[in-house]
Amino acid sequence: MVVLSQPALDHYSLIKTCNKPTSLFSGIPVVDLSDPEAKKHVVKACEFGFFKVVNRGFPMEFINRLEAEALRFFNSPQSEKDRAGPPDPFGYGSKRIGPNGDVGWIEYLLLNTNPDVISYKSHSIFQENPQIFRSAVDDYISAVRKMACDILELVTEGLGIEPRDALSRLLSDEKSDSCFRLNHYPPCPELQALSGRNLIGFGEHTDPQIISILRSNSTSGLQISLRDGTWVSVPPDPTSFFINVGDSLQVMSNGKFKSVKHRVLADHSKSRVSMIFFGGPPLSEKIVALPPLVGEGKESLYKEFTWCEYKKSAYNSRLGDYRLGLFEKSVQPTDHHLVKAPLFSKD
Ligand SMILES: C=C1C[C@]23C[C@@]1(O)CC[C@H]2[C@@]12CC[C@H](O)[C@@](C)(C(=O)O1)[C@H]2[C@@H]3C(=O)O
Ligand SMILES: O=C(O)CCC(=O)C(=O)O
Ligand SMILES: [Fe+2]
Repeated sequence: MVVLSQPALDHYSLIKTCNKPTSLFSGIPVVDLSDPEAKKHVVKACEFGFFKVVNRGFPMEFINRLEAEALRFFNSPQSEKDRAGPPDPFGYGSKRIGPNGDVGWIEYLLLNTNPDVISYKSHSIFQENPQIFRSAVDDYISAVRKMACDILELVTEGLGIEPRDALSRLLSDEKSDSCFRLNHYPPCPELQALSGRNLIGFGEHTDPQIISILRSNSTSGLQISLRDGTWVSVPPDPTSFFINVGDSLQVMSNGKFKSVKHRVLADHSKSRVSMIFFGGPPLSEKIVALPPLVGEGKESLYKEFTWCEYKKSAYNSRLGDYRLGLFEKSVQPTDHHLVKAPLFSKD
């Protein structure tokens, strides 16, 4: 990745933080997967929309092997990496995110992971790199998909919804449209001269799928937006995983669970490496609220759509767009929606 001069940096999405350094947030829900009460905690955590899971017993060897291979790839000559790009949407990408003009201080590999097509395995990157990279990706993806399914089963159990695979089947299905991303945010030394300003690595967005499982090295940078719009920094934890409720799960929970906006800021001295599994349903799957979450006589908050329709619409949008907006039902002027304004002020 080239080092950018000040004018070049100005060309990028530089954001101001009002000279208020974002504080490390200590309020992120933590779910201990070895706790017999985990299902109850997972439901609460999904209501918040972003949480950390610990004690999964995920082989550290899978993580270390994949991180080492990813770094070996990202540290290889630019011409070699470019042979695995541009992303269409899969493949190697640098600075450009998605097809609609978003940019960031990032390079990445985006791979699809449908269990039936295994098409990422035939991607040129795995032809030109030793077999060890491909097997590191395989091992990691199998284990992380299993974790995503187990978490979704805790969700259905915690909600008292039958069958318990009502959500997890969407990811274990051989047509599951999931994907996997390796992100590399190189350090940006110029940032030191830009006191009070931050460089966007990955712009603010929500993830469109059902669930995302993120693991990063110990470099901070990930931030989430709280309900009041404040951005807070997520303390990195390389031995744990962070879970994002995706837009699709927000819809399937009829708004009970929240798809939280997040972004990544670049660091001036340390590189950040993250690996994210995005668990998505088969393309033909209808994304509708689970009936027990709609409530007797109530309507779901969203129109009916398939994952294929939502995905298409997502890929026509910019990163920061509010994608679910197009699929919300317009508010009906029923009693239920009327704001009960007090007739008299108390003071
Ligand atoms: C700007 C874009 C990049 C993205 C596709 C999109 O048009 C809008 C959603 C973006 C996102 C965010 C979560 C994942 O990183 C991702 C792979 C996804 O499924 O949706 C990316 C897309 C991408 O990088 O291609
Ligand atoms: O790289 C990260 O830490 C998060 C990136 C992200 O949110 C994404 O790829 O969707
Ligand atoms: Fe994301």
